[in-house]
Amino acid sequence: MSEQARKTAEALEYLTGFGNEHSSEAVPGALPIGRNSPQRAPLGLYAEQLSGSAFTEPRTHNRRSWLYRIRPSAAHPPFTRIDNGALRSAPFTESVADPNRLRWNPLPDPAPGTDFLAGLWTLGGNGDAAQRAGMAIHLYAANADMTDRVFSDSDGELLIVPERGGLLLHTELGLLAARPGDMALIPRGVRFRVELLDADARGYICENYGQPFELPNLGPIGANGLAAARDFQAPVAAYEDIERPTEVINKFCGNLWSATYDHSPLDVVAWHGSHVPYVYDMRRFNVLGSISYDHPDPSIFTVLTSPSDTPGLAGVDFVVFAPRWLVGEDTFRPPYFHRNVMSEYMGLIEGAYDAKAEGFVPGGGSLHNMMSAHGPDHETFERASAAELKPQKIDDGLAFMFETRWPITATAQAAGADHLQRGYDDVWQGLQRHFRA
Ligand SMILES: O=C(O)Cc1cc(O)ccc1O
Ligand SMILES: [Fe+2]
Repeated sequence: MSEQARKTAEALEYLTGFGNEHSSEAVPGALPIGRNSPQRAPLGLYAEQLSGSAFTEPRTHNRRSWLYRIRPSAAHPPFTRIDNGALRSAPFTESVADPNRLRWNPLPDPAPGTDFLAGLWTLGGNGDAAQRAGMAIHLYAANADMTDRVFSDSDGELLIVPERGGLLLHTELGLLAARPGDMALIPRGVRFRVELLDADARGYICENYGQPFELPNLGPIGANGLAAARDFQAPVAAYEDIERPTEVINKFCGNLWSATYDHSPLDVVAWHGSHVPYVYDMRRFNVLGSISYDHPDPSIFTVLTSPSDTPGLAGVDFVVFAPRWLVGEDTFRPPYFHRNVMSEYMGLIEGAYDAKAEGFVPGGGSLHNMMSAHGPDHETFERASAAELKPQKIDDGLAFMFETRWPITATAQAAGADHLQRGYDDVWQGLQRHFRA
């Protein structure tokens, strides 16, 4: 964490738009015009294509970026296995999937000197990283910058949700700042290192092994609403010209591998393409809801979705519960009691969540797996059943959900954690019978 990092973050410029074909050069003339791979790239740079989709995928799903860099990524010694720390990957076989409702307090504070990568701790997930299907949920807690080391994830893209402290993400394509209230996305394979903007940082990560996240279709909602494409911000090219040993750590099929380059691989002077990192301010989400009666399903709060091969059935959705008005008449307004074929992991960025009076805290999380019965806790049910139904602003919190088509298996460390709340079931105790025939 440095004053310099904070100043840099304040002054960042971005390119805007989701899924765009962007282009950017940190040095004028670095980007070839009219072709990707001239016989000699401008300024003595090396041209390199980074593909996020098969070459042959339809244009709507095709993703690649051309990078113009000081050294080609290929110039590196062999990668060797290093310890995975608290990172785990799918398939999750060390424990069994649990139908119980689970809830955790925040991670304990990490030891001094823990950077973003060392501070990753896997809660659980599903699918199979090597099959490029499913997802993992990681938490991070860090109090040090990543110096002379960068990370890349071959297994999937990383959707990062800061809960405490800002992050300055130095990526191959440039810099992004992500603070609580923002979400950032690092595409599969893009190298990055994390500098902290505050003394410590904490948050959530959805590692998506499947199809890259995209904006949901809007159907009858129309041409506008939910997250606007133009609010997604990609970096402008920025490069490091550092001739110093730099450790490149790669997550590959569930394991961490390391190779030491003799230079910083964040040396991309210009780039163009669609496989790009981005940041999105969740407070810009245009929340839609019922203006007559009933509590709509939370799919209307979908920011991004990773489709599966079945239309409408997401590998994973990223859903945000942002400030909004509730006006439903003759309506039980908080989330209803339900059992869902999809599996729901929820986290809280700030404040409170309208289905839980207490116990669901910022930095904590809950897991309501496939078909598990959940909904308002006892206190919330009693309060909302008796509340006067005047227009009500929910503006004291920001929660989110990773919702996935496959059950989530908690890791052994999550299932046995000291910060797992034993007795979570009790929040639904005391719900009286009111039936009178
Ligand atoms: O369980 C939850 O709190 C998430 C959720 C919210 C909502 O408004 C409706 C359904 C649902 O699963
Ligand atoms: Fe739910």
